[in-house]
Amino acid sequence: MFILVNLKAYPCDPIEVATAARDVAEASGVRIAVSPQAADVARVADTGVETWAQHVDPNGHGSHTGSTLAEAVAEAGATGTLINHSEKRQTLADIDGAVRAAERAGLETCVCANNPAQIGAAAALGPDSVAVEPPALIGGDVSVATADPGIVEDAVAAAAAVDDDVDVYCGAGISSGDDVATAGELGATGILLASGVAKADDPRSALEALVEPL
Ligand SMILES: O=C[C@H](O)COP(=O)(O)O
Repeated sequence: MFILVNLKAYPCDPIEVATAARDVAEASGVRIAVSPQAADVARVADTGVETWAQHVDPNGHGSHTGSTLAEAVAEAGATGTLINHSEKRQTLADIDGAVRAAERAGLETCVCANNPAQIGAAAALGPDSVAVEPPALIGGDVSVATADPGIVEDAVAAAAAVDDDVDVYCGAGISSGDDVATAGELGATGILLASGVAKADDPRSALEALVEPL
């Protein structure tokens, strides 16, 4: 199981979370990555933790003020990127372009989507993975795997119907090891979570609890 911790724009210490994630990954053998703000990618990557960008734009170098270049986050130390997160929606054409830009930069890609139908469309664009996240459950206390197990199973089926090689992650409201284990039983091979770690009083303990049943 892959655990991808999105720090969003939460006021946490990205280095504290990154260091804890690195240590918990090493101790447990579970793959854990941290996705900080773009401005923090380099110093998070310097901790040695697997580091992902939260977003990249479809454009390459040029007159694109304010864009996040896939090449730039890769140069800063990111090895993967989220695309089309629920809080950073892109047009279909821009999702496609961002996947291509990330590929050119050597970044692993995870395209987020609201529901199984969108998961099928996202999988057709050929990312490494897709992540289903019902927006209403994001940031809440109830895990998607408990509140809506069918959406995870249907997302897994939707992706497989398009491309068996695309991994399926799920996210929203996940905060415990039981949530992670349940998601795995539903067919997800990864977890996308944020508040359960980024807003925790003790991010290290929160991460240890997440991997405990794995
Ligand atoms: O990127 C993470 C997801 O939006 C889930 O966020 P959450 O764990 O706070 O519900």
